[in-house]
Amino acid sequence: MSSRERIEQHFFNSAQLKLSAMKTLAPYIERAGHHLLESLRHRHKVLSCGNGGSAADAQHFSSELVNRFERERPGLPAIALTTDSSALTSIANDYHYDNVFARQIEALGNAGDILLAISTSGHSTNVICGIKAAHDCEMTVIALTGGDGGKIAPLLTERDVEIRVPAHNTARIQEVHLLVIHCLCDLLDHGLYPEKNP
Ligand SMILES: O=C(CO)[C@@H](O)[C@H](O)[C@H](O)[C@H](O)COP(=O)(O)O
Ligand SMILES: [Zn+2]
Repeated sequence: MSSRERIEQHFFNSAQLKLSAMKTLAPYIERAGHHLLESLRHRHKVLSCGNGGSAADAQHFSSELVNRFERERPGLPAIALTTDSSALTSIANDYHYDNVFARQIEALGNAGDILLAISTSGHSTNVICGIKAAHDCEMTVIALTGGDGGKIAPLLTERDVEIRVPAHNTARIQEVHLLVIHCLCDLLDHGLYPEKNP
């Protein structure tokens, strides 16, 4: 396959997955949006975590809450647990890399807060430990996963929401995760500030 064909194949596969997953994922995204609205309306906050590309997604989401997405509105309380290098390195150094998110959740999480946990495989142990810590703090978990949901899927409770992208390629799953994140930001903009600009 030529480079041009490879590029076009990536575009085609990405677009095709987004369209084929739309109807399956929409109800789960809607439910996750309700949880976020409910939590933020009660002055709770959103913590987010993930590794690699999913760490970038966690930060992307929190920056769109703290700063803005598309509407002029007040900043919303969100913290990506992937950004404090002092906390991350000391937790990994003194305890274990598995604890880097859980420890921060123990320190920062309160009942009613939300954890956005992102893992394309559902197998990242630090994300799994983070979900357990969030449950211990009586937080609700919104999990962005892929494949068969990995070890994360069976951990989730009835109150949690799993948005599982029906694909097995990490990059393709990440591309849909970003679309889901933008849908959630849009639901927050419109749900919290419906009277502002259209
Ligand atoms: O961005 C990519 C691949 O597209 C990688 O950095 C990827 O995020 C990393 O390998 C992660 O460690 C994968 O973790 P997970 O999605 O399975 O939880
Ligand atoms: Zn990537």
